[in-house]
Amino acid sequence: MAVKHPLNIVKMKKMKQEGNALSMVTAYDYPTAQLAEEAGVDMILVGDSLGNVVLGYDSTLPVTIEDMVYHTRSVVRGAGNTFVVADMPFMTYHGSIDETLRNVRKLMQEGHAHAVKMEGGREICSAVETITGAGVPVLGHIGLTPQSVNQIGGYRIQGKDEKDAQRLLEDAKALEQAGAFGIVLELVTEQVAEYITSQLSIPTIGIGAGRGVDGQVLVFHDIFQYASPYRNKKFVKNFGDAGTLIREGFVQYVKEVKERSFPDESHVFTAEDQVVENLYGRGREKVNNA
Ligand SMILES: Nc1nc(=O)c2c([nH]1)NC[C@@H]1CN(c3ccc(C(=O)N[C@@H](CCC(=O)O)C(=O)O)cc3)CN21
Ligand SMILES: CC(C)C(=O)C(=O)O
Ligand SMILES: [Mg+2]
Repeated sequence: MAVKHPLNIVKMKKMKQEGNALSMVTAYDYPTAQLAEEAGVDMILVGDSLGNVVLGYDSTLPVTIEDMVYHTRSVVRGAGNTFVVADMPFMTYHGSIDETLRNVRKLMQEGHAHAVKMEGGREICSAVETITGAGVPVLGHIGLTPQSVNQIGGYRIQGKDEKDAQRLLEDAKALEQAGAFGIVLELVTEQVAEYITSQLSIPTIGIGAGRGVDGQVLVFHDIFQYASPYRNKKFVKNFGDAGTLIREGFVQYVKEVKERSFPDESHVFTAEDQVVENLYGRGREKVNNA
């Protein structure tokens, strides 16, 4: 697949140096990807949050590599000129390095992603080194890592105490060292996220991590209030209300079908008069002959 996206990981680093913010949003399908690209977003994330917002699971854990390939392909078809990152799903990068590489290969060769994202700190750094060594850009993801929700015991803010802040900093540095081109900081206190950002040469992309990071990422369904359980969380800002728009539209559609006000004259196709006459004429004859 030809590389047509205007942004690459070298330019992203330059954007950090020059203080230009990176905008990233999730998309899971062709039409959403098209709209995001038209709007000029820098990067699209095909997040495993698709488990929550598209597939109806209550966490990201059931999402499979096949789900990710399927959705990533459709996103790349819609946004052929945008840098697309695909999430590595739960348990697809913690076994043997062979298995990890097989899953990365699927996202790149079958999903047509330009990069992969992986949750975790120092414990995934040897995999990050191998993957980047194979020519695949890796986006790190620390702070709240939703794939570990059963260990964390909930979707909690990270980096609240000094020990936790130190842990996040060391993880961030290790990921940079391992070759990650950037790091997502999720639900991290603003000051800790800002400090980590200042200690790295690669960009940080925040979600609920405040104003001191190099870029922002949010979930499509959250920012447009599109049937997402997390649309009203503190870290989210709504940029439109697709939920209300679509719900009210559905109600109106049902109403008009029931009361037969849709379709009206403007939606129908009309046959030639002669055709209608003959049709109804013959119909009458048949009835008479019977
Ligand atoms: N639609 C969607 N948006 C997301 O941002 C998102 C997903 N799905 N799925 C995976 C994770 C889960 N995320 C979540 C889920 C819940 C909270 C939450 O309840 N946060 C509390 C703060 C909790 C605390 O005080 O420690 C909040 O009120 O914001 C945060 C992030 C972020 N990710
Ligand atoms: C919330 C973002 C960072 C993510 O990982 C996802 O959408 O799956
Ligand atoms: Mg994710």
